[in-house]
Amino acid sequence: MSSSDTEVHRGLAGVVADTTSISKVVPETNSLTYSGYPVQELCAKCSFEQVAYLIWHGELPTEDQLRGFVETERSQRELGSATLEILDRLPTTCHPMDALRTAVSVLGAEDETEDEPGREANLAKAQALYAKLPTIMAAFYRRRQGLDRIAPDPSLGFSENVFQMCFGKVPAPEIVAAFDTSMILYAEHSFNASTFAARVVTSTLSDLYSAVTAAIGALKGPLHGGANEAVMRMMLDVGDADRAVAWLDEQLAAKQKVMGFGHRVYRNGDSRVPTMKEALIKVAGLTDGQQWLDVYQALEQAMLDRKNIHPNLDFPSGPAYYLMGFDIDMFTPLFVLSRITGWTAHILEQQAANSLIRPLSAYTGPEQRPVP
Ligand SMILES: CC(=O)SCCNC(=O)CCNC(=O)[C@H](O)C(C)(C)COP(=O)(O)OP(=O)(O)OC[C@H]1O[C@@H](n2cnc3c(N)ncnc32)[C@H](O)[C@@H]1OP(=O)(O)O
Ligand SMILES: O=C([O-])CC(=O)C(=O)O
Repeated sequence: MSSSDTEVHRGLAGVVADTTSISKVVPETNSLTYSGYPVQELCAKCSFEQVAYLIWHGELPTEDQLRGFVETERSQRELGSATLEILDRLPTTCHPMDALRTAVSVLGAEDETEDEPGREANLAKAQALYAKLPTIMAAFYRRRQGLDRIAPDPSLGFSENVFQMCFGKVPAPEIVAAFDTSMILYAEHSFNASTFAARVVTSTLSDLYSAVTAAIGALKGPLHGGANEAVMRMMLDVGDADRAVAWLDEQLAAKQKVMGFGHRVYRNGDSRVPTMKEALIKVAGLTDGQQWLDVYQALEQAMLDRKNIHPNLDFPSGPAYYLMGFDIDMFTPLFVLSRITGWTAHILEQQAANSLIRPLSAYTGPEQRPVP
């Protein structure tokens, strides 16, 4: 679309919409930093809890700060009866992202201080969501399987507790570490579509729950977070590495997008992929997952050969979550458990220096005319 006298930026591509101090994506050097720290180093040296604290506070926690932060998270995991009842009434056929979106809406409706302004009040709401979202996800997951809910275990760390509530057991530490890596890598990525949706809602002075609900809706789509589910469905369809090239050629001939490839900002590969691929390799080694690693390598190479397009983070995350035992439609909800940190940090940043987000459009309809 273009207009004779207006430059149109479709999809806001290349538009710098505001400043942020939360993370920096530099496609030229293929780097991503959270408050200045490279994500690769954060994955090597920190837990997801430490990174969550960093995203909200701009600094890594001291030991005391971390202790307090972790205690708060562990003490807030339980759900109220209204949320549990509503989760129990949802059709089990609905996508788990619908369940998360609905539950966040219920938590907002239940919160009498929903509209309270100020950083402290909103940070507390953000941390409570970070603590409760895994419980919501696991409760819905178990219900769909016809299984009883497993209560959160306050003796377990964030990632261990996700496994415990879903499967009733915590896997090998290497698997938990790979999951933790995925949480760190998924936590924050500047003005991506779901974060921007949260900022748009916040910019009208609406409440944090409404902004998070919008963000969940935006993340669900397969061009964004929904791609990690689409990747695994695609890999199952390919089935065997030997079929990858022929399968890809068919997709490209049919002008189909290949899920888990390409990125709006990165042009030469996603900074997070090597770290997540390493985690996937570890998980595959521990779970008899060589078949999916082979499909991964074959598709990655074929896509480079055919289109020179690199994988994004959803490409290694999809098979990693699959090998960890999660149902495919739980993959984007897992993304939510992490991105709640980035979303809400942006909500707080938007609230602190607000300007209504309202771009212009170039009109292409009929000229003004009288109503007949
Ligand atoms: C965590 C995340 O959200 S990461 C993103 C997850 N999403 C996906 O993996 C979905 C698949 N990827 C895509 O659809 C795209 O790469 C997007 C949406 C992520 C980025 O898209 P944009 O920046 O708008 O680029 P656009 O879609 O215009 O692609 C540019 C060109 O590359 C091609 N291309 C980009 N990605 C892909 C892909 N995955 N498969 C096939 N072709 C692709 C397009 O067809 C287009 O080619 P053309 O110029 O010949 O028409
Ligand atoms: O930045 C984007 O457009 C999408 C993405 O990778 C993310 O949100 O993690």
